[in-house]
Amino acid sequence: MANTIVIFGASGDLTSRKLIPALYRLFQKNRLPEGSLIVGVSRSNFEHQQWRDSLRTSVEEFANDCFDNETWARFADTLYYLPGDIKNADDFESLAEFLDTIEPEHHSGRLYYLSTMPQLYEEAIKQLGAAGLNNDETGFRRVIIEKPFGTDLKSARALNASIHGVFREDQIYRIDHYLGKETVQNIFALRFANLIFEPIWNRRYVDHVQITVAEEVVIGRRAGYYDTAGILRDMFQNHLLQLMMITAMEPPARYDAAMVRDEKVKVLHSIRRMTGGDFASDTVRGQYKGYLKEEGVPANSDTETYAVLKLYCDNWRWKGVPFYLRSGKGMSCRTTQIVVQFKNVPHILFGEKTREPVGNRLVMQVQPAEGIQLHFETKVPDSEMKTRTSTLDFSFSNTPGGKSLPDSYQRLLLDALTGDASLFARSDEVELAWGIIDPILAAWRSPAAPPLYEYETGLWGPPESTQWMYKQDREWFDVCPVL
Ligand SMILES: NC(=O)C1=CN([C@@H]2O[C@H](COP(=O)(O)OP(=O)(O)OC[C@H]3O[C@@H](n4cnc5c(N)ncnc54)[C@H](OP(=O)(O)O)[C@@H]3O)[C@@H](O)[C@H]2O)C=CC1
Ligand SMILES: O=C1O[C@H](COP(=O)(O)O)[C@@H](O)[C@H](O)[C@H]1O
Repeated sequence: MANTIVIFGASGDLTSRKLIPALYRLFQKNRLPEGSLIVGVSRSNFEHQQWRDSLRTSVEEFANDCFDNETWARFADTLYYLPGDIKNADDFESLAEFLDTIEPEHHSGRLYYLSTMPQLYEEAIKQLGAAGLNNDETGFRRVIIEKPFGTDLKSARALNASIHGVFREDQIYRIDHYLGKETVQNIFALRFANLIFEPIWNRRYVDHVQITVAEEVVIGRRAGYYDTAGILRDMFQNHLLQLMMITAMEPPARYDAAMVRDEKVKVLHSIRRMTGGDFASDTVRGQYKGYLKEEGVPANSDTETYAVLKLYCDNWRWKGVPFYLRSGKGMSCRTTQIVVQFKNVPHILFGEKTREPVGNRLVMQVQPAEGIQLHFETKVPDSEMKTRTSTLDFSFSNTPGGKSLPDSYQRLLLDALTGDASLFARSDEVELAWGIIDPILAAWRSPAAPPLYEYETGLWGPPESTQWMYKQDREWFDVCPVL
């Protein structure tokens, strides 16, 4: 049955670059329920047609591989725009009336997307409640909330409390676009649709895990946001911890929102909180050279653009296995990858005694080279028993239908419309994640903060980070994917 998607922040960047192109693609694939409507709300004074025209340009640019005039014309007919200020109660009354006039009688529900500044989330929720727009007697009423969800544990708790005053938890969809990435979901398939990996997915066989989200880009014109956030808030509290949860979680009994999130939350509970000397020994901080010259960055800023956290899960499966979480801007290339490094064989039979096998390693490439590689030792042909590392390589682009993987927002919008919250963060998940990050942020802002290393852009972060790994007899998997 038809439904309505109301986007607050209709004139903004996310709406034009991601949300509308994703909705257009879903529409083109006939995945949106027949008769669905999209209503944009923001303060800018557009007419419906002006908004449609501005979005056409975005869709031509951001869905250029599938744009066609005929589909666009049909899609554009579903788009409406209503000028409105989130701070103005009357505008929510007008919205309620407007929705009643455009929606057909048998309408299944409404999805509100808060694609606006985080400072406005609470106000928007409050106003939705005051106008009765949360009332789900005649159809579902759900709300998608963009990141960042709070700036620390205290603010995240306050935000949760105020949203819960208006919407039930099952109506709330906190987005983390990494969970919408097809290759992140493929980790579930790899782990839980196969028998061969699970038996060795534990402390007996795994030496350590590296989770890297490297970005080639620098902060661009986002100093206003970025300099107050820094990389721990921007990337670790959400995306990196999500990747860690999916890698470390136990198999859920069923693949549904409650069970998947229960298992993820158990991982967060088991992550050892850093204290005392851990902040110096188990973290690395960096800032790229030139950051202080970026427009809008204070000359003395000590905001991190690179970080490493060494985390442990204190549970039976993972006790003693370090999870290295690393992210940086201005890195050598764009790559998101999870490397599960297995232990060495207990006794070396082949090759030079000094050369330990680099060992067995599973590399899950999340982006942009979406695929999985298994590294293992094979005999060097026509040698005495010498070995070298070979690779079994699976790439999504080589599989039927794998050429163009859907963008995260397609998947997440569709899931929210169908009421599947498995790939959205629950309130306890968000709060627990802040509970892990907050003490590190506090230590990094204290007089005893570990050093902030400068690094050249275009490399793999500070050289000190490489040395830090060597001291642990380990090595970063610094490999740019071949596209
Ligand atoms: N852009 C991106 O790639 C990503 C964005 N996000 C998150 O998504 C959210 C939106 O980001 P982005 O689109 O970049 O932000 P923009 O600054 O581009 O857009 C903000 C939107 O909010 C509207 N707005 C501002 N004040 C009000 C108000 N009082 N009442 C109604 N509307 C208002 C603005 O329109 P107007 O001025 O016309 O009112 C505009 O449409 C943020 O929370 C961001 O953190 C998350 C991941 C990626
Ligand atoms: O949430 C964010 O993610 C992007 C990286 O997302 P990706 O899908 O391109 O990997 C990051 O650049 C941005 O700083 C952060 O806010």
